[in-house]
Amino acid sequence: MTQPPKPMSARRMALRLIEQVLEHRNLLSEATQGPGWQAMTPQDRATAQRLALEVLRGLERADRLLKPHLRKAPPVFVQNVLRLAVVELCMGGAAHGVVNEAVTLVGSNPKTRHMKGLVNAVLRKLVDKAPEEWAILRVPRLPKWLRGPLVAAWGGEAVLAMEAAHFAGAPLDLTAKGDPQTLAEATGGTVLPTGSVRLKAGGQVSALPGYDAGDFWVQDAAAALPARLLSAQPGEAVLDMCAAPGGKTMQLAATEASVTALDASETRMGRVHQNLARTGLDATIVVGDGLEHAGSYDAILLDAPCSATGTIRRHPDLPYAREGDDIGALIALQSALLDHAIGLLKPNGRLVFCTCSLIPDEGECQIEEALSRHSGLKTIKPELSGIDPDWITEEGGLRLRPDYWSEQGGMDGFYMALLTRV
Ligand SMILES: C[S@@+](CC[C@H](N)C(=O)[O-])C[C@H]1O[C@@H](n2cnc3c(N)ncnc32)[C@H](O)[C@@H]1O
Repeated sequence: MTQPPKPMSARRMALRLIEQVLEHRNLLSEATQGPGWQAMTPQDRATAQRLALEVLRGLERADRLLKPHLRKAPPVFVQNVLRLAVVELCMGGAAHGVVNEAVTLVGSNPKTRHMKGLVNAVLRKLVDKAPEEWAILRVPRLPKWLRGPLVAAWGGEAVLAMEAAHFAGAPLDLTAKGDPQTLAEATGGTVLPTGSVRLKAGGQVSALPGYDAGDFWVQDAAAALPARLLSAQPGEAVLDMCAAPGGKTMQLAATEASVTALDASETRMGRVHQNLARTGLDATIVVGDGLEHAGSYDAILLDAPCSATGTIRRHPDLPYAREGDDIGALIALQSALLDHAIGLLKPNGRLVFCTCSLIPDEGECQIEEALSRHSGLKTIKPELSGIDPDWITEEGGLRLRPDYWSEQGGMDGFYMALLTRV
């Protein structure tokens, strides 16, 4: 009988993930699929993911530290081994272990074995000074395809603040099924002004008290606001039009509204099933195209597919894996879904349109244009506890940015607007 292949080590997997993102333009969520990933222990998977995230967040700094020591760019695998080692050294990794691991990794690949000496020499030069130099290098910048439009929209200073928030990463936010204060006490978190529970340390979510009982779900504080803005009432007919993986469906279902959760992706809908089962919440699940959905609803949540540029704190792979060439098609889909959703509203019904994007074309502009396309459509001023009045936009929406709440650990970038048709 042939033995199954030995699971990959966490560092080797981290290198594979980094290469998938930088060379093959896959998102980490796409790269962490397949038998190799599944064969690893949960602990090794978590380590590999953490290392890959740290390297992608600090890539610019790692490259700046390495540049003076490399006369020409080494092969991709060697370059990524060096990047990983530099990031580990600068995050406080023990020098001896980090350098040995890097040399072993390069030595175990027949194509790069001859570069063991180079890797050893470069890292030995960096061991002492790199952590100090790392700390004074500039905050890594976004790639041009995204930086340009963001500077045009928000100004250079705001973009620098966003980049600092991206580099800082994100805490773990939970939405409580019941009372947030009780959940905060059970998990050692704090209740944020908007009602989410924030935990400083990450760690294994499924090991937190109340996970199996379905007392909470992971959801960024900003992502929790669209469903709060819709304020579904018990017994109302509510449509969650782009529902998967279901964070907002669970919020809506917890209000005892009668919720229909719709999504075009059958695979992603599997996550909605699992989430509802764990939390003991109820919704009617429909797999289908929102543009073809028929019905009549008191309230609709349209969390439209978008560039996801508001989530870079958690997904530093995104600016490298994407180049913005799909944004035009996303904008067209968002406005088509918005027009269709407006047609599914009962008279005086409510609709929340939202996207986790920092690009105004996917937010403010969508609402401005919808208001001019549909007579009788108007925005309702967002009234939510914990939001700053300065975040309310001219057309009556709510703009959230990663650099807001910086002392409390930030929030994802989001845009949302509450609409009604009179
Ligand atoms: C931003 S995600 C939704 C996140 C979700 N609301 C949550 O809070 O967990 C956007 C979703 O839109 C879905 N989608 C894309 N095109 C769609 C369409 N034409 N009709 C319905 N769903 C669509 C995608 O499959 C994806 O799950």
